[in-house]
Amino acid sequence: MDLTTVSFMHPSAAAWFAARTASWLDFSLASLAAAKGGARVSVVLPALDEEPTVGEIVTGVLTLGSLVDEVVVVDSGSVDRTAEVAAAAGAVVHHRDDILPWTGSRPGKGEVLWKALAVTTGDILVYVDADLTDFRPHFVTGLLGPLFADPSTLMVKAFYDRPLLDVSASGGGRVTELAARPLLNAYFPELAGVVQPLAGEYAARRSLLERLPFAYGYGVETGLLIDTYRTAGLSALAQVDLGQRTHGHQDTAALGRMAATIVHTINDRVAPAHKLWPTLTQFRRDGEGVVPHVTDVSLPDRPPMVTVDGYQA
Ligand SMILES: O=c1ccn([C@@H]2O[C@H](COP(=O)(O)OP(=O)(O)O)[C@@H](O)[C@H]2O)c(=O)[nH]1
Ligand SMILES: O=C(O)[C@@H](COP(=O)(O)O)O[C@H]1O[C@H](CO)[C@@H](O)[C@H](O)[C@H]1O
Repeated sequence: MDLTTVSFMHPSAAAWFAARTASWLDFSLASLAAAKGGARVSVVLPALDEEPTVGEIVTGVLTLGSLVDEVVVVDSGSVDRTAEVAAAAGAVVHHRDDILPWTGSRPGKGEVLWKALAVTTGDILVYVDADLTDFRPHFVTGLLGPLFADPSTLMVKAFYDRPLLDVSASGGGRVTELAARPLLNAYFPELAGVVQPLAGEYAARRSLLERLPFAYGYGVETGLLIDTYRTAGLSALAQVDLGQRTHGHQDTAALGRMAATIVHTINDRVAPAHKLWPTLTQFRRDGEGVVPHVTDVSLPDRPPMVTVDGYQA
C-alpha cells in the first residue's frame, strides 16, 4: 500500500457517513405518526439494578403515545426495586429467568437484549439503556425516523456527545475510544463512519434481529453491528445525532472487562479458528500486596432467535 494514500477513512465509510447520517431534528412527531402505518414499535430497556433511573425513562417513552406500542423492561437479575419502579411507571416487566426458561439464563446485557425478542411484538425494536440520566423522547423518535423513511434501512445507531459525568464535558465512551473504535477501524474500516459503535440506543427491524446471533454480555452491540454489516451491507445501517447522552459510569476495571469481551466478540468474527485465552486477569490491592482477579470474558453467542424452539409460537 502506498503510505501516502492512507490519510483518509475507507472510501465506503466516508460515503456512508455522508449519506446515512441524520439528526433527530429531521423527524417531527407528527411526521412519524403519519409514516408509522401498521408498523408496531417495541421500546426495550435492559435493566440491571437501575431503580434510580428506569422509571423516568419509561415515563418519558410513554409520552410518545401511540407512536410506541409497548415499553418492555427486561430485568437482568436486579436486586433493587427496578422491576417495581418500572411497572409502576407503566412498563411491561419480564425477568430474564422467566423468558424461554428452557434455554437457561446467562448473565450479561446480550442475554436480555436477545430474550427481549421473545417477549415483544414490535416489527421494530428500539433498545434504550435504563441508566440514562438525561433521556428525552426524541431519543426514540430520532431512532425511528430513518427506519420509517426507508424500508431498506434495517438498523439505526444513535450518536451523541458523551460527557463523563463529574469528570469532563466529553471523555465518555472510554471503551469506544480506547478499544472498540481502534479495533473496528482496523478490522472493519468500512464501519469507520459509525460515530458511536457501542451506543446502547439503537433501533432495528425484528426481521434483522431475529436472524442474528447475540454476542455475550457487553459484546452485544459490537456483534450486532458487525453482523448487520456483513449480512446486509453498509446500506442497511444508518445513524442519527441525538445531541447529548449522559448515563451512569462504571469503574475502569469494569470497563476493562467490557473491552476484553469486545475483543473476543470481534475475534470470533475475524478469526474464529484462532482461539483466544477465555479469561481476563486483573489485580486488586489486598493489604500489603495485590491479588489476581480472573473473569471469564468469552461466553458463546446466543443463536439467531428464529432457530429457538418456541420463539415462533
Ligand atoms: O448484565 C447486564 C449489564 C447491563 N445491563 C443493562 O444494560 C445497560 C447498559 O449497561 P451499563 O450501563 O452497565 O453499560 P455502560 O453504559 O456503562 O457501558 C443498562 O441499562 C444496564 O442496566 C443489563 O441489563 N444486564
Ligand atoms: O461506549 C463505551 O465506551 C461504554 C462506556 O461508556 P462510559 O466510558 O462509561 O461513558 O458504554 C457503551 O458500551 C456498552 C458496550 O457496548 C454498551 O452496552 C453501553 O450501552 C454503552 O453505554
